Amino acid sequence: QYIDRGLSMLWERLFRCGDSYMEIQVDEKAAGNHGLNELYRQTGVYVGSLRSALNTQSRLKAYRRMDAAAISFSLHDNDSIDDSFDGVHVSWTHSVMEKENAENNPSYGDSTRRSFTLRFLKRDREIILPAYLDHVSKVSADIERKSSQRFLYTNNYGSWEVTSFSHPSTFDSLALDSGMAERIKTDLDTFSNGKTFYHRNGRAWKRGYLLYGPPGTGKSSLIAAIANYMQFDVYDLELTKVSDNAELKSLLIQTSPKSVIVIEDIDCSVKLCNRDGADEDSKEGTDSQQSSKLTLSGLLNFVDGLWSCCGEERIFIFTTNFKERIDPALLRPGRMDMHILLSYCTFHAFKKLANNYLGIQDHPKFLELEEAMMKSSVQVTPAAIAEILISNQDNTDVALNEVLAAFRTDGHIRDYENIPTKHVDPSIGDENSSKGSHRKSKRRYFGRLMPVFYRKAKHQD
Ligand SMILES: Nc1ncnc2c1ncn2[C@@H]1O[C@H](COP(=O)(O)OP(=O)(O)OP(=O)(O)O)[C@@H](O)[C@H]1O
Ligand SMILES: [Mg+2]
Repeated sequence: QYIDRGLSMLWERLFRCGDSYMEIQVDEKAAGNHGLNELYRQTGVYVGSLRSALNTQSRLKAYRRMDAAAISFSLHDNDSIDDSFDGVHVSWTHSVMEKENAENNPSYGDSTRRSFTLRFLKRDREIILPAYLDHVSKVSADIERKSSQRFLYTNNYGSWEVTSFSHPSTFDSLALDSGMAERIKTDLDTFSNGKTFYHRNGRAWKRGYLLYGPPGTGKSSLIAAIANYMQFDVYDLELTKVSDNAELKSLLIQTSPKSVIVIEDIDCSVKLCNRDGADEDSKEGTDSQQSSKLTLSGLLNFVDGLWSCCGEERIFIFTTNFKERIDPALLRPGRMDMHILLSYCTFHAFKKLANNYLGIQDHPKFLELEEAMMKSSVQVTPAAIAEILISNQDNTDVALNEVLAAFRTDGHIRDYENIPTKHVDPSIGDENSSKGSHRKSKRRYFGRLMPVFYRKAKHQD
C-alpha cells in the first residue's frame, strides 16, 4: 500500500507538474488551543465510515461506544485514505506528531499534535470548498445519530419526562396496503433531503401526518416505524396534561430538532375551543377563562405558527379513530401534509403478517383465505390477525385455519360505528371515565389490543 501510494505520488510529481495540490489541515484543537475542533472529530467519524476504509486499508482501529450497536472504525496514525466527491478525487491523511517543545515543557499537557490533512488538486477547489467539508459534517452527524441511543419524551405539566426509546416496529415489520410503505418512505426521504427546498421557498422545515383508522390497525406502530426510519426522538404529547396555550408553547420550545412530535387520539384527548375562542359546549366561559385554556388556535399555532419553526426538521403526527370528528381547520391543505388511512387487514397485509410471524411466503391455504377475505362481511384488524398468528406460531395449519375462521365468524362481531368513544374533557370532567382510567387507555403505546372483529361498514373511507 505504501509503495503504491509512493509510486503514484512520484508519478503525479513527474508528469503532472502543471496541476499543483492544495492541502487543508484540520487540527484536533481549535486555533489558539481554545477547545476541540468539531470538524476534526467529524472527519474521524467520516473517514472511518468510508467503504474504501474496509476495502483498501491494511490496518484500521476499531471501537464501540457504550450505547452503540455498531462497531466503528478509524484511521491508524499517519495513514491515508482516498475519497471522491462530485467526480473529484481527494485524500485524507491522519497525522500524529510529537510536539517539538513537549519534553521541555511538561505542563503543556498532551504531547501529541493530531490533525487530518485534506489534499486535492487546486483546480478542484471550487467543487471541494466548502461543499465537500459540509458533506463530511453532515454524513458524520447522520452516522452519530444512527448509532446513538434515542429517547421517548412524555409531557408532565409543563416539562418532558424522558425514557429510552427502543420500539421494534419498522416498515419491514408493518403490514400495510400495497405500496403504502414505499409512499411514506419516499415522502420522508424527500422531506429529510429538502433543507434547501424548504428554505428557498420560505417554508418551515417540518412535515405533518394524520394517521386515521380503527383501533388496532397500526397507527402507533407506524409512528414508531417512522421514528426508527428517521432515527428521530419521539415527543408523545398528551393534551389532557397541558393546562393552557402558554404551556403548549413552552413544551414546543423544549423539543429538539430532528424529532417526531406525536398527539394520539387528537379527536378525544381534549375538547378544544374553536378558533374564535368559544367552546361549543360551555358557552358560559368568560373571556379571561378562555384565554387561560388550551384552545384549537393554540394547537394550530403549535403546529403551524412562528414557534413551530424554533427547531428544524420536525415531524408532527396526529392520530385519530374518527377523522370526521376533527376540526376542519386541522385538516386544511398544508397543515397535515399527508392523510394516511390505516385500515382493516387486506390479503396483501395478511401475507406480510404470515411472513413475519409464521415465516411463510406462500401456502396452499392462501387462495382460500384470499377469497374468504374478499367475500366476508367481517373485517379483521391487523392487530387481531397478529394475535391469532402469535398464539399459533408453532402450527402453521392451525394458525391459518383460525384466521379463516375469523373471517367466517358470526360471533364476537362489533360494528365499527358502535365503538365506544374515548371522549374526555379534563376541564369539564367526564362521568364515564376518570382521568386515571383514561391515562391507562391512552398510554398503550407498547400495549397489545385484544382481537376484535368488525362488521364491514356500509360507508367506509
Ligand atoms: N398494520 C400492522 N402491521 C403489523 N402489526 C400490526 C399492524 N396493526 C396492528 N398491529 C399489531 O397490533 C398491535 C396494536 O397496533 P397499534 O397499537 O399500532 O394500533 P393503533 O392503530 O395505534 O390502535 P389504536 O387506535 O387503538 O391506538 C401492535 O402491537 C402490532 O403488533
Ligand atoms: Mg395507537
